[in-house]
Amino acid sequence: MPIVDSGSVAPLSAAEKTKIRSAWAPVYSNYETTGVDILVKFFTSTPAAQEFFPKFKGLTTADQLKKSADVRWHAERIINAVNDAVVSMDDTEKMSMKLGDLSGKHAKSFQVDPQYFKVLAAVIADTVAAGDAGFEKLMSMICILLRSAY
Ligand code: HEM
Repeated sequence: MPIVDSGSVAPLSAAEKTKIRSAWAPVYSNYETTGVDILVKFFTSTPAAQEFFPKFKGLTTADQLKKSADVRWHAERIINAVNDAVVSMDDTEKMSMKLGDLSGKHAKSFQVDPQYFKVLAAVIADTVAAGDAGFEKLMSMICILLRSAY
């Protein structure tokens, strides 16, 4: 199922949530490595997205990206934002509030082109639970909410 960033998606079933939690747990417990791997994959496959990060200017190879403390710190923040969503799967109002705030920052402060949310979300889904429809649904929810302030 492709990840969408508009419209709405069906609520997650109890079985989907259980599967998401078990796929996410080992990734989150190893978030420093996984987070950097995700960002490196994202930037090397979509260099145009890296242009939105002044801090990452000049980091042109996977090796340079991997070694950057700024990339590590950013990876940690992204992984924690996804973790917040996983933790609040039973409280969608809380999920909407947190991601709504984050959307505002991306739209107004960082001025990021929102077409890339789906692209990063697909890299995350592929890394965490490739082919799992429930995880893709959660990433669609995140993308829809990240676009809400645009
Ligand atoms: C799953 C999608 C994404 C999540 C969960 C996410 C999460 C975050 C978080 C938690 C922050 C820190 C916010 C703060 O400072 O309070 C952030 C900052 C930022 N994000 Fe995202 N983000 C996503 C996608 C993207 C994409 C696709 C781009 C660009 C193409 C992007 C560009 C930025 C930029 C430029 C910043 C500011 C970096 C800085 O501190 O200099 N984000 N993001």
